[in-house]
Amino acid sequence: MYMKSRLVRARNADGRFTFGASGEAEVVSARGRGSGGQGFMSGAGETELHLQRRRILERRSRLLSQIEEVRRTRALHRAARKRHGAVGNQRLTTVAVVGYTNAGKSTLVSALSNSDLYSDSRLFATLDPRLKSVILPSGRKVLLSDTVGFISDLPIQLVQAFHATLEEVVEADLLLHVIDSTAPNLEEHRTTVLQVLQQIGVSEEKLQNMVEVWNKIDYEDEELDAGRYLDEGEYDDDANDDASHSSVEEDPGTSSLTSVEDGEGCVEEGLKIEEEDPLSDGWLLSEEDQEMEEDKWLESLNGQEQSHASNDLTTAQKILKTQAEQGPHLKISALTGVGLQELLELIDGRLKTEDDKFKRQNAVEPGFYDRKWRPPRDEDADMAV
Ligand SMILES: Nc1nc2c(ncn2[C@@H]2O[C@H](COP(=O)(O)OP(=O)(O)OP(=O)(O)O)[C@@H](O)[C@H]2O)c(=O)[nH]1
Ligand SMILES: [Mg+2]
Repeated sequence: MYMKSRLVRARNADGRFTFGASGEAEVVSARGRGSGGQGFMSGAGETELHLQRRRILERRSRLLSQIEEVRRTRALHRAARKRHGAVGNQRLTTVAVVGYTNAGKSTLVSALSNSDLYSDSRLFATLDPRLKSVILPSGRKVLLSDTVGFISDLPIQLVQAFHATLEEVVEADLLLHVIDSTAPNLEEHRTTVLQVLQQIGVSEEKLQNMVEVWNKIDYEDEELDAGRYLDEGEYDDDANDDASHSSVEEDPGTSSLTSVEDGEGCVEEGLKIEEEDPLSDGWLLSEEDQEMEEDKWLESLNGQEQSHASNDLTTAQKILKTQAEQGPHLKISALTGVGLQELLELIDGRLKTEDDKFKRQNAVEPGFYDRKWRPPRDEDADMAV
Protein backbone atom coordinates (compact mmCIF):
# COMPACT_ATOMS: atom_id res chain seq x y z
CA MET A 1 0.00 0.00 0.00
CA TYR A 2 2.83 2.40 0.74
CA MET A 3 5.14 3.64 -1.92
CA LYS A 4 8.59 4.40 -0.67
CA SER A 5 11.09 6.64 -2.35
CA ARG A 6 14.29 7.92 -0.90
CA LEU A 7 15.99 11.15 -1.68
CA VAL A 8 19.67 11.00 -1.06
CA ARG A 9 22.10 13.84 -1.09
CA ALA A 10 25.82 13.75 -1.59
CA ARG A 11 28.55 16.10 -2.67
CA ASN A 12 29.75 15.57 -6.23
CA ALA A 13 33.28 16.04 -7.51
CA ASP A 14 32.84 19.86 -7.79
CA GLY A 15 31.81 20.05 -4.18
CA ARG A 16 28.18 20.66 -5.15
CA PHE A 17 25.32 18.87 -3.44
CA THR A 18 23.39 16.39 -5.47
CA PHE A 19 19.99 14.89 -4.86
CA GLY A 20 18.49 11.92 -6.47
CA ALA A 21 16.02 9.15 -5.92
CA SER A 22 18.05 6.34 -4.39
CA GLY A 23 21.27 7.98 -5.41
CA GLU A 24 20.33 8.58 -9.06
CA ALA A 25 21.91 11.45 -10.94
CA GLU A 26 19.29 14.12 -10.30
CA VAL A 27 21.40 17.14 -9.45
CA VAL A 28 20.44 20.34 -7.77
CA SER A 29 22.40 23.12 -6.26
CA ALA A 30 21.72 23.63 -2.60
CA ARG A 31 24.55 25.47 -0.96
CA GLY A 32 27.37 24.93 -3.36
CA ARG A 33 27.22 28.21 -5.17
CA GLY A 34 29.99 28.97 -7.58
CA SER A 35 32.01 32.17 -7.25
CA GLY A 36 29.58 35.06 -7.65
CA GLY A 37 26.92 32.52 -8.32
CA GLN A 38 28.16 32.08 -11.88
CA GLY A 39 30.58 29.16 -11.67
CA PHE A 40 28.36 26.33 -12.79
CA MET A 41 25.76 28.47 -14.50
CA SER A 42 27.62 28.76 -17.75
CA GLY A 43 28.19 26.59 -20.79
CA ALA A 44 26.45 23.32 -21.45
CA GLY A 45 25.74 22.86 -17.71
CA GLU A 46 23.36 25.83 -17.73
CA THR A 47 20.60 24.11 -19.63
CA GLU A 48 20.90 21.02 -17.56
CA LEU A 49 20.84 23.00 -14.34
CA HIS A 50 17.77 24.97 -15.41
CA LEU A 51 16.08 21.77 -16.39
CA GLN A 52 16.80 20.23 -13.02
CA ARG A 53 15.58 23.32 -11.24
CA ARG A 54 12.37 23.36 -13.19
CA ARG A 55 11.75 19.71 -12.36
CA ILE A 56 12.33 20.35 -8.69
CA LEU A 57 10.08 23.39 -8.66
CA GLU A 58 7.37 21.38 -10.37
CA ARG A 59 7.79 18.63 -7.83
CA ARG A 60 7.64 21.15 -5.05
CA SER A 61 4.40 22.66 -6.25
CA ARG A 62 2.95 19.18 -6.79
CA LEU A 63 3.82 18.24 -3.20
CA LEU A 64 2.46 21.50 -1.82
CA SER A 65 -0.83 21.00 -3.61
CA GLN A 66 -0.98 17.43 -2.30
CA ILE A 67 -0.47 18.73 1.22
CA GLU A 68 -3.23 21.27 0.69
CA GLU A 69 -5.49 18.52 -0.61
CA VAL A 70 -4.79 16.39 2.48
CA ARG A 71 -5.65 19.32 4.69
CA ARG A 72 -8.89 19.98 2.87
CA THR A 73 -9.94 16.32 2.84
CA ARG A 74 -9.17 15.94 6.52
CA ALA A 75 -11.13 19.05 7.43
CA LEU A 76 -14.09 17.80 5.38
CA HIS A 77 -13.89 14.40 7.04
CA ARG A 78 -13.79 15.94 10.47
CA ALA A 79 -16.79 18.11 9.67
CA ALA A 80 -18.64 15.07 8.29
CA ARG A 81 -17.87 13.10 11.41
CA LYS A 82 -19.16 15.89 13.58
CA ARG A 83 -22.37 16.01 11.53
CA HIS A 84 -23.04 12.29 11.15
CA GLY A 85 -20.96 10.73 13.87
CA ALA A 86 -23.07 11.96 16.73
CA VAL A 87 -24.91 9.35 18.73
CA GLY A 88 -27.86 11.10 20.32
CA ASN A 89 -26.44 14.41 21.37
CA GLN A 90 -22.99 13.02 21.93
CA ARG A 91 -20.44 13.03 19.15
CA LEU A 92 -18.12 10.08 18.77
CA THR A 93 -14.95 10.24 20.78
CA THR A 94 -11.69 10.09 18.85
CA VAL A 95 -8.55 8.46 20.22
CA ALA A 96 -5.43 9.31 18.22
CA VAL A 97 -2.70 6.67 18.26
CA VAL A 98 0.67 8.39 18.24
CA GLY A 99 4.26 7.29 18.63
CA TYR A 100 7.69 7.07 17.11
CA THR A 101 7.95 5.46 13.73
CA ASN A 102 7.91 1.64 13.84
CA ALA A 103 6.43 1.55 17.35
CA GLY A 104 3.57 -0.66 16.17
CA LYS A 105 0.73 1.89 15.91
CA SER A 106 -0.80 0.49 12.74
CA THR A 107 -0.46 -3.08 14.01
CA LEU A 108 -2.24 -2.09 17.20
CA VAL A 109 -5.04 -0.23 15.43
CA SER A 110 -5.66 -3.20 13.15
CA ALA A 111 -5.44 -5.66 16.05
CA LEU A 112 -8.14 -3.75 17.90
CA SER A 113 -10.33 -3.05 14.91
CA ASN A 114 -10.05 -6.41 13.18
CA SER A 115 -11.04 -8.30 16.26
CA ASP A 116 -14.73 -9.19 16.34
CA LEU A 117 -14.67 -8.59 20.03
CA TYR A 118 -13.74 -4.94 19.88
CA SER A 119 -14.56 -3.60 16.47
CA ASP A 120 -17.54 -2.34 14.61
CA SER A 121 -16.37 -1.94 11.06
CA ARG A 122 -19.67 -0.54 9.76
CA LEU A 123 -19.01 2.94 10.98
CA PHE A 124 -16.94 5.18 8.74
CA ALA A 125 -15.36 2.25 7.01
CA THR A 126 -15.26 4.22 3.80
CA LEU A 127 -14.96 7.69 5.24
CA ASP A 128 -11.32 7.44 6.16
CA PRO A 129 -9.20 4.31 5.87
CA ARG A 130 -7.13 5.29 8.89
CA LEU A 131 -10.10 5.65 11.20
CA LYS A 132 -11.37 2.51 12.85
CA SER A 133 -14.31 2.13 15.13
CA VAL A 134 -13.78 0.19 18.35
CA ILE A 135 -16.15 -0.76 21.14
CA LEU A 136 -14.77 -0.32 24.64
CA PRO A 137 -15.65 -2.74 27.49
CA SER A 138 -18.29 -0.27 28.77
CA GLY A 139 -20.05 -0.46 25.40
CA ARG A 140 -18.90 3.00 24.39
CA LYS A 141 -17.87 3.40 20.75
CA VAL A 142 -14.74 5.32 19.92
CA LEU A 143 -12.85 6.07 16.74
CA LEU A 144 -9.19 5.07 16.68
CA SER A 145 -7.10 7.25 14.44
CA ASP A 146 -3.77 5.88 13.20
CA THR A 147 -1.18 8.59 12.63
CA VAL A 148 2.16 9.07 10.94
CA GLY A 149 5.27 7.98 12.82
CA PHE A 150 7.22 10.68 14.61
CA ILE A 151 10.93 11.10 14.12
CA SER A 152 13.61 13.33 15.51
CA ASP A 153 15.31 16.10 13.51
CA LEU A 154 12.41 16.59 11.15
CA PRO A 155 13.75 18.71 8.29
CA ILE A 156 12.18 22.10 8.55
CA GLN A 157 10.55 22.00 5.12
CA LEU A 158 8.70 18.86 6.07
CA VAL A 159 7.15 20.34 9.17
CA GLN A 160 4.37 21.78 7.03
CA ALA A 161 3.53 18.36 5.61
CA PHE A 162 3.67 16.94 9.08
CA HIS A 163 1.25 19.53 10.42
CA ALA A 164 -1.23 18.75 7.69
CA THR A 165 -1.49 15.16 8.77
CA LEU A 166 -1.46 15.84 12.48
CA GLU A 167 -4.29 18.31 12.83
CA GLU A 168 -6.32 15.23 13.66
CA VAL A 169 -4.10 14.62 16.69
CA VAL A 170 -4.68 18.10 18.05
CA GLU A 171 -8.43 17.61 17.82
CA ALA A 172 -8.48 14.11 19.34
CA ASP A 173 -10.19 13.62 22.69
CA LEU A 174 -7.50 11.29 23.96
CA LEU A 175 -4.01 10.35 22.86
CA LEU A 176 -2.63 6.84 22.98
CA HIS A 177 1.16 6.81 22.89
CA VAL A 178 2.61 3.55 21.60
CA ILE A 179 6.24 2.96 22.59
CA ASP A 180 8.44 0.25 21.15
CA SER A 181 9.70 -1.32 24.36
CA THR A 182 12.50 -3.03 22.46
CA ALA A 183 14.01 0.19 21.07
CA PRO A 184 17.45 0.81 22.57
CA ASN A 185 16.87 4.58 22.58
CA LEU A 186 13.35 4.36 23.94
CA GLU A 187 13.62 7.42 26.20
CA GLU A 188 14.87 9.53 23.33
CA HIS A 189 11.91 8.41 21.21
CA ARG A 190 9.54 9.21 24.03
CA THR A 191 10.90 12.72 24.47
CA THR A 192 10.85 13.33 20.72
CA VAL A 193 7.20 12.34 20.53
CA LEU A 194 6.31 14.65 23.41
CA GLN A 195 8.20 17.51 21.84
CA VAL A 196 6.55 17.05 18.47
CA LEU A 197 3.14 16.88 20.12
CA GLN A 198 3.85 20.14 21.89
CA GLN A 199 5.14 21.75 18.73
CA ILE A 200 1.99 20.93 16.82
CA GLY A 201 -0.07 22.55 19.54
CA VAL A 202 -1.36 19.70 21.72
CA SER A 203 -2.35 21.13 25.10
CA GLU A 204 -0.37 20.25 28.20
CA GLU A 205 -3.53 18.88 29.79
CA LYS A 206 -4.02 16.46 26.92
CA LEU A 207 -0.39 15.38 27.18
CA GLN A 208 -0.77 14.76 30.90
CA ASN A 209 -3.82 12.66 30.22
CA MET A 210 -2.17 10.67 27.44
CA VAL A 211 -2.28 6.87 27.78
CA GLU A 212 1.15 5.35 27.33
CA VAL A 213 1.68 1.70 26.42
CA TRP A 214 4.83 -0.32 25.92
CA ASN A 215 4.41 -2.48 22.88
CA LYS A 216 6.23 -5.58 21.56
CA ILE A 217 6.34 -7.18 24.97
CA ASP A 218 6.50 -10.55 23.21
CA TYR A 219 9.73 -9.46 21.60
CA GLU A 220 11.13 -8.51 24.97
CA ASP A 221 10.56 -12.11 26.03
CA GLU A 222 12.50 -13.30 23.01
CA GLU A 223 15.27 -10.90 23.91
CA LEU A 224 15.36 -12.26 27.43
CA ASP A 225 15.60 -15.75 26.02
CA ALA A 226 18.41 -14.62 23.73
CA GLY A 227 20.10 -13.07 26.77
CA ARG A 228 19.86 -16.35 28.60
CA TYR A 229 21.45 -18.19 25.69
CA LEU A 230 24.10 -15.52 25.55
CA ASP A 231 24.95 -16.15 29.16
CA GLU A 232 25.35 -19.76 28.31
CA GLY A 233 27.68 -18.76 25.50
CA GLU A 234 25.54 -20.28 22.76
CA TYR A 235 25.28 -17.11 20.70
CA ASP A 236 27.88 -14.58 19.74
CA ASP A 237 27.39 -10.77 19.65
CA ASP A 238 25.68 -10.92 16.28
CA ALA A 239 22.68 -12.53 17.93
CA ASN A 240 21.43 -9.06 18.76
CA ASP A 241 21.48 -7.98 15.13
CA ASP A 242 18.10 -9.46 14.42
CA ALA A 243 16.96 -7.97 11.13
CA SER A 244 13.31 -8.48 12.03
CA HIS A 245 13.74 -6.32 15.09
CA SER A 246 13.51 -3.07 13.23
CA SER A 247 12.92 -2.15 9.65
CA VAL A 248 14.17 1.40 10.26
CA GLU A 249 17.85 2.13 10.06
CA GLU A 250 19.22 3.67 13.21
CA ASP A 251 21.74 5.68 11.24
CA PRO A 252 21.99 8.99 13.12
CA GLY A 253 22.23 10.87 9.85
CA THR A 254 19.11 9.36 8.45
CA SER A 255 15.70 10.67 9.02
CA SER A 256 12.53 9.53 7.35
CA LEU A 257 9.16 11.16 7.09
CA THR A 258 6.44 8.60 6.90
CA SER A 259 3.01 8.60 5.39
CA VAL A 260 1.95 11.85 3.84
CA GLU A 261 -1.52 10.65 3.14
CA ASP A 262 -3.36 11.81 0.06
CA GLY A 263 -6.76 10.47 0.98
CA GLU A 264 -6.48 7.35 -1.16
CA GLY A 265 -3.17 5.94 -0.20
CA CYS A 266 0.07 6.97 1.31
CA VAL A 267 3.14 8.40 -0.24
CA GLU A 268 6.27 8.01 1.77
CA GLU A 269 9.22 10.24 1.39
CA GLY A 270 12.60 9.85 2.92
CA LEU A 271 15.46 12.23 3.15
CA LYS A 272 19.06 11.30 3.69
CA ILE A 273 20.62 14.15 5.52
CA GLU A 274 24.28 14.81 5.75
CA GLU A 275 25.40 15.08 9.34
CA GLU A 276 27.29 18.27 8.67
CA ASP A 277 24.14 19.98 7.46
CA PRO A 278 21.20 18.68 9.44
CA LEU A 279 18.75 21.21 8.06
CA SER A 280 19.29 19.99 4.53
CA ASP A 281 17.81 23.22 3.33
CA GLY A 282 17.94 24.59 -0.13
CA TRP A 283 16.78 21.64 -2.15
CA LEU A 284 13.44 23.18 -2.93
CA LEU A 285 14.77 26.61 -3.75
CA SER A 286 15.07 28.12 -7.17
CA GLU A 287 16.96 31.40 -7.66
CA GLU A 288 20.18 32.11 -5.84
CA ASP A 289 18.98 35.34 -4.32
CA GLN A 290 16.04 33.51 -3.02
CA GLU A 291 18.36 30.86 -1.67
CA MET A 292 20.30 33.44 0.30
CA GLU A 293 17.14 34.98 1.73
CA GLU A 294 15.63 31.66 2.60
CA ASP A 295 18.87 30.42 4.10
CA LYS A 296 18.82 33.40 6.44
CA TRP A 297 15.19 32.79 7.26
CA LEU A 298 15.80 29.12 7.90
CA GLU A 299 18.73 29.89 10.14
CA SER A 300 16.65 32.26 12.24
CA LEU A 301 13.80 29.76 12.31
CA ASN A 302 16.18 27.08 13.36
CA GLY A 303 17.35 29.33 16.18
CA GLN A 304 13.75 29.72 17.31
CA GLU A 305 13.17 25.98 17.07
CA GLN A 306 16.26 25.36 19.18
CA SER A 307 15.11 27.66 21.95
CA HIS A 308 11.61 26.20 21.64
CA ALA A 309 13.10 22.74 21.96
CA SER A 310 14.83 23.60 25.21
CA ASN A 311 11.56 24.99 26.65
CA ASP A 312 9.77 21.90 25.44
CA LEU A 313 12.26 19.68 27.12
CA THR A 314 11.39 20.98 30.56
CA THR A 315 7.68 20.57 29.87
CA ALA A 316 8.37 17.15 28.38
CA GLN A 317 10.26 16.19 31.50
CA LYS A 318 7.37 17.40 33.63
CA ILE A 319 4.99 15.23 31.64
CA LEU A 320 7.28 12.23 31.83
CA LYS A 321 7.29 12.66 35.60
CA THR A 322 3.49 12.75 35.74
CA GLN A 323 3.35 9.67 33.54
CA ALA A 324 5.75 7.89 35.89
CA GLU A 325 3.59 8.85 38.87
CA GLN A 326 0.58 7.31 37.22
CA GLY A 327 2.08 3.89 37.87
CA PRO A 328 3.77 1.23 35.80
CA HIS A 329 3.20 1.32 32.06
CA LEU A 330 0.77 -1.04 30.53
CA LYS A 331 2.71 -3.62 28.56
CA ILE A 332 1.10 -5.00 25.46
CA SER A 333 1.78 -6.94 22.32
CA ALA A 334 -0.13 -5.73 19.31
CA LEU A 335 1.06 -8.84 17.54
CA THR A 336 -0.10 -11.48 20.01
CA GLY A 337 -2.95 -9.56 21.65
CA VAL A 338 -1.47 -9.59 25.16
CA GLY A 339 -2.75 -6.66 27.23
CA LEU A 340 -5.27 -5.38 24.67
CA GLN A 341 -8.30 -5.96 26.88
CA GLU A 342 -6.55 -4.09 29.71
CA LEU A 343 -5.69 -1.32 27.30
CA LEU A 344 -9.31 -0.85 26.29
CA GLU A 345 -10.31 -0.79 29.95
CA LEU A 346 -7.68 1.84 30.60
CA ILE A 347 -8.96 3.98 27.69
CA ASP A 348 -12.51 3.55 28.96
CA GLY A 349 -11.49 4.68 32.43
CA ARG A 350 -9.48 7.65 31.16
CA LEU A 351 -12.37 8.84 28.97
CA LYS A 352 -14.78 8.51 31.86
CA THR A 353 -12.51 10.61 34.05
CA GLU A 354 -12.46 13.22 31.30
CA ASP A 355 -16.26 13.13 31.00
CA ASP A 356 -16.62 13.56 34.75
CA LYS A 357 -14.16 16.45 34.70
CA PHE A 358 -16.12 18.08 31.87
CA LYS A 359 -19.39 17.61 33.71
CA ARG A 360 -17.95 19.09 36.89
CA GLN A 361 -16.60 22.10 35.03
CA ASN A 362 -19.94 22.74 33.41
CA ALA A 363 -22.14 21.88 36.37
CA VAL A 364 -24.35 24.61 37.77
CA GLU A 365 -24.21 25.30 41.49
CA PRO A 366 -26.59 23.28 43.69
CA GLY A 367 -30.01 24.87 44.02
CA PHE A 368 -29.63 26.78 40.74
CA TYR A 369 -32.83 25.37 39.29
CA ASP A 370 -34.77 26.05 42.52
CA ARG A 371 -34.41 29.75 42.03
CA LYS A 372 -37.30 31.54 40.45
CA TRP A 373 -36.87 34.21 37.88
CA ARG A 374 -37.73 37.64 39.14
CA PRO A 375 -37.71 40.97 37.40
CA PRO A 376 -34.60 43.08 38.05
CA ARG A 377 -34.87 45.31 41.06
CA ASP A 378 -34.24 49.03 40.81
CA GLU A 379 -30.81 48.67 42.47
CA ASP A 380 -29.83 46.04 39.87
CA ALA A 381 -30.85 48.39 37.11
CA ASP A 382 -28.74 51.17 38.69
CA MET A 383 -25.77 48.81 38.86
CA ALA A 384 -26.18 47.94 35.21
CA VAL A 385 -25.94 51.57 34.15
N1 LIG B 1 7.35 -8.56 17.97
C1 LIG B 1 6.44 -7.62 17.75
N2 LIG B 1 6.50 -6.88 16.64
C2 LIG B 1 5.54 -5.93 16.46
C3 LIG B 1 4.52 -5.68 17.40
N3 LIG B 1 3.77 -4.66 16.94
C4 LIG B 1 4.29 -4.30 15.77
N4 LIG B 1 5.36 -5.06 15.46
C5 LIG B 1 6.20 -5.00 14.27
O1 LIG B 1 6.84 -3.74 14.24
C6 LIG B 1 6.93 -3.26 12.90
C7 LIG B 1 6.31 -1.89 12.76
O2 LIG B 1 4.93 -1.99 13.03
P1 LIG B 1 3.89 -0.89 12.48
O3 LIG B 1 2.57 -1.22 13.06
O4 LIG B 1 3.99 -0.72 11.03
O5 LIG B 1 4.51 0.40 13.17
P2 LIG B 1 3.99 1.91 13.05
O6 LIG B 1 4.17 2.53 14.39
O7 LIG B 1 2.63 1.95 12.46
O8 LIG B 1 5.07 2.48 12.05
P3 LIG B 1 4.96 3.87 11.21
O9 LIG B 1 3.59 3.94 10.59
O10 LIG B 1 6.05 3.74 10.22
O11 LIG B 1 5.22 4.97 12.16
C8 LIG B 1 6.24 -4.32 12.03
O12 LIG B 1 7.22 -5.16 11.51
C9 LIG B 1 5.35 -5.06 13.02
O13 LIG B 1 5.11 -6.39 12.64
C10 LIG B 1 4.50 -6.49 18.58
O14 LIG B 1 3.66 -6.36 19.47
N5 LIG B 1 5.48 -7.42 18.70
MG1 LIG C 1 1.90 2.97 10.75
